[in-house]
Amino acid sequence: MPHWYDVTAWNERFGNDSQTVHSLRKFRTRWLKQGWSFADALSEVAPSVAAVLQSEIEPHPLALAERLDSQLDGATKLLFRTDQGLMIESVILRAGTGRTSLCISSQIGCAAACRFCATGQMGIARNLSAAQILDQVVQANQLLREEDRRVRNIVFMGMGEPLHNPANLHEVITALTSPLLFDYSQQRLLVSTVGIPDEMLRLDERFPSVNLALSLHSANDLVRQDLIPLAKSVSLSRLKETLLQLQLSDRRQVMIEYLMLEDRTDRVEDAEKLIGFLKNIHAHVNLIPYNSIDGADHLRGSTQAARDRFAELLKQAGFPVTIRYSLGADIAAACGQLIQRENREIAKQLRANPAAT
Ligand SMILES: C[S@@+](CC[C@H](N)C(=O)[O-])C[C@H]1O[C@@H](n2cnc3c(N)ncnc32)[C@H](O)[C@@H]1O
Ligand code: SF4
Repeated sequence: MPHWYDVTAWNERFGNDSQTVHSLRKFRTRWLKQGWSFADALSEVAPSVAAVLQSEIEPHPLALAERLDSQLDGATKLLFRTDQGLMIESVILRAGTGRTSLCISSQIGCAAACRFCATGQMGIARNLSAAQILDQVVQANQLLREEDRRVRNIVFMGMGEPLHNPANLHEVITALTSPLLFDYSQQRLLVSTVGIPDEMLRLDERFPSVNLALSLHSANDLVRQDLIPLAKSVSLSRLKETLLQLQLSDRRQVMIEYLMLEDRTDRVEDAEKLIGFLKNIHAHVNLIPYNSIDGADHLRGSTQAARDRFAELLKQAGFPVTIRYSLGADIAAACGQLIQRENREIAKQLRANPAAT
């Protein structure tokens, strides 16, 4: 069975004998929906079928290297190692309401190379396979089972640019929303992108209820290009055109992520530019406090007063605004920061010895 997350592959491999189909369903429910370990879930199926599953499915392409639990709030950071030794992160966020979210990675490193982002400064950009992306959900649910919880919302806001890995992203969303596998509704998923217009439209067309967040950070082309090198090839006018083309309903607004950087993105004139950019767009603005990273000493986060003033201007213009408060400040600052140097080193070794890749 080449891909366990491909539902049709199960039918082709095992046929449609009703007893087998029934026990396989039970197995998948235990493993993917209820967070049982692969081995425990296997005990549900007939020994002959279990032997096939065991030999053909690689249940965990990622090794859990470390788990860090915040002492401040309900965040848990999971550090995973890939078979090449590169590291990725996922974060479990437990909200006070009892709802649990999982922030997952789609790449190791990122070609967008944003100046403020540890992942963008790793000096590599590699796609995670669909199985590696899904394994983050599988392993998080296994840990959460001990607490009687299950991941409720999944956000593609960890390392990497999901829309630079579109084929795998689409396979992952298909598996996550399949009633036979994970059974999440599209509304429970959020894809965050730096802004890849054609892929935003393709995603919207194929999965019209998946939530979309655009990391805008500035409504001034020059400032944006300075922060996000990739933005040199995607102008703000192209982004605006794309936002206007998305099939947004009243229930589904695009989330605009906006990083608050002192004297770069947080002035009154920046708020006015943003309000102009968002005209006629059904948007919710999320202001993000900056977590400082290694190698970006020229960037400073905004003061709280500047953030509040910015939020107020947007609210007056009629936009819903939230200020993201950072969970797990004690277990890692910015996403990718804990492993920035380690991955840089391993990537260097892999480049020097391509036979190992
Ligand atoms: C790591 S990115 C991954 C998703 C996608 N590549 C994107 O940029 O939207 C998720 C969010 O984290 C934000 N981010 C990256 N580095 C940050 C930092 N040092 N402080 C605060 N937010 C940061 C990004 O701007 C983005 O909105
Ligand atoms: S913020 Fe997003 S797009 Fe920019 S480098 Fe980081 S992961 Fe890539």
